[in-house]
Formats: sequence, structure tokens, C-alpha cells
Amino acid sequence: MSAEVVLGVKNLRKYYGQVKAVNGISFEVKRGECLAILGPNGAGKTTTVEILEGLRKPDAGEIYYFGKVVKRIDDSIKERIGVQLQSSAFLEHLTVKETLDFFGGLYSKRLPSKELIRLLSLEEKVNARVKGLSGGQLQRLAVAVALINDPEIVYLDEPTTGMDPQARRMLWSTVEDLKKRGKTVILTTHYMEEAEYLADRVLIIDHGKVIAEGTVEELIRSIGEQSIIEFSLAGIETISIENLKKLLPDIEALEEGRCMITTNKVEESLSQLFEKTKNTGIIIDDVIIRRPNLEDVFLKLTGRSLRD
Ligand SMILES: Nc1ncnc2c1ncn2[C@@H]1O[C@H](COP(=O)(O)OP(=O)(O)OP(=O)(O)O)[C@@H](O)[C@H]1O
Repeated sequence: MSAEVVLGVKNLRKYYGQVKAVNGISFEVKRGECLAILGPNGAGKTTTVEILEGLRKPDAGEIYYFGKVVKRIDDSIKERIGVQLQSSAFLEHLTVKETLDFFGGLYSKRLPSKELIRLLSLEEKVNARVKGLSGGQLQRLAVAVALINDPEIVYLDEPTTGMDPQARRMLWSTVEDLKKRGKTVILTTHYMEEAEYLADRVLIIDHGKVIAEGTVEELIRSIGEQSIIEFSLAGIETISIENLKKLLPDIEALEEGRCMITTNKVEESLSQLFEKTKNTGIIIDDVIIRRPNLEDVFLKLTGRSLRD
């Protein structure tokens, strides 16, 4: 039996004047699944999830929760979902434990603060005041607050923004724990590594529309079974991509002076690369051969980088 659909949206729209923040988004999420909504800044991720959390009103579209169409995200839904709040929603003088107890008091059903403190590795900060927490600790507290009512669906909106790599890994393992407990996780992120690591399914959005959807493997396969040769250029002061393209038509510019070539014939492309740049003063350096990732999928679909 396939898993129950716990959330669905059909043709969701939200415009701010001329800005079509959400422009006809549809998707479904099954119980126990982690869906990552991936897209660049301004793509409409936050607007989409805030509508589903009941924080903004859509202009059009249908929302289904737990098998029923809902016109308004009322308390009966809010009891069953968890929302990671922005840290500005916390009272600075409360301690970590007091904050969890405060939010716990808003629900009829709740998890013990102690359990959440352990789950989010906040033991050392139990009695620390919110105003003294680091950015990463605040983010973890925000995730703990999202779980206080033991929700069936948890919304995490860019939960690792501003975290160092170690804190990010720690949060990823918490999300994995949540999945093991059968929670449904809806994660918005502009970190493709995060989506690749955590998501069972990824929704790529751009300009308020879904431009691709599937598992990470499906999305990567959709751009062809190719390899990517990435390299840096040295040896000459400046060289324009247009001039490079005259030598190597398949070359594409990346960030920080790096370039890439997408190919099905790695050996042939590599020897061409060295052959064509021989005696030009260009030095090819720091060569990496890798399989495509979600960033490449986005680049292929939009011609832009996720980080633009
Ligand atoms: N309250 C608002 N009033 C006017 N425009 C808004 C409002 N909220 C969002 N927008 C606009 O809607 C678009 C989508 O914004 P949204 O915050 O949903 O994107 P996002 O994908 O979450 O981006 P980010 O990763 O930067 O948070 C943007 O162009 C944004 O400027």
C-alpha cells in the first residue's frame, strides 16, 4: 500500500502587486517523506510554506491536509503541524528551557522539553538565556520549538542558514531522526547539498513556479548521463568566456574563475581541453571530474546558478 498523502496543494497563487511570488504551484507530500523545496533567493519558497502554515492568505488555489480540503489553517491543523519560527519570535530574557515551556503551553499535546533539548543537543544551554545563544544554537532552539507539539508535519524554513558546517551536520542528523520517527518534513533551502542529503523528493522552484520535481537521482538523470569536468584557469590576467568559447564551444563559466564542461566523453573532452589551450598561455589547474548535482540541474533548466 502506498503511503498516505498528508499534504497537497493545487494551483497555489500569491501575488504582491506585480510580483508573482507564488504562481500556480502544485505538489503532494506523503507521510514520512522529506520534501525539499529548493530555489534561489526570491523564488517563492517562504511564501509557499507560510501559506501552508496559515501565516499568509493565498490569492487562489486549494490546500489539502490529512485528506481534506481546508479553507483556513485553523487550530485543528495547527495542532498537527510544527513550524520553525524566526528567532526574533523568542523572548530574549527567557532561558532555553523556559522558551520551550512557554511554547509548549500553547498546545494541548506536547513533548517534554527535556526530550527536545536532548534531540537538538542543547543540554549545555538549558539554562542559558536566549540573548546569549549563538546563531546556530538559536536555529536549533527554533527547530526544538517546531517539534514541541509532537507534530505530524514539520516545516523547516532554511534551518541551517548561517550555521557552520559542524552545526549544519548536527541539524541534518536531527532531521534524519525525525524521519525515522515517521515525521513528514518540509524543508526549504537554497543549499543543494542539504536537499541532496536529506530529501526523499525535491521540488525545484523558480519565479513562483515548479520547474522540476522528483528524487535527487531522477532530477540528475533528467539532464542526461553525463560527467562534469571542472577546472580553474591560470596563467593569464583576464580572459573572457567569449574568447574561451572560440577555443572550446562547450565551456561554461562558474563562480570564482572556475569553468566547466559537461560531457559524455570524459577522456576526449579532457585531451581537447589541454590540446586547445596549449601554447595560448592559459594554464588549466585544479581539475575535478564529477557527476552532476542539483546545482547543475538548476543551471541546465534556467541558465542561472542557484546562488545568483
Ligand atoms: N510581504 C511581501 N510584500 C511584497 N513582496 C513580497 C512579500 N513577501 C515576499 N515578497 C516577494 O515575493 C517573492 C518571493 O519571496 P519569498 O520570500 O517567498 O522567496 P524565497 O524563495 O523564500 O526567498 P529567500 O530564499 O530569499 O527567502 C520575492 O520577489 C519577494 O520580494
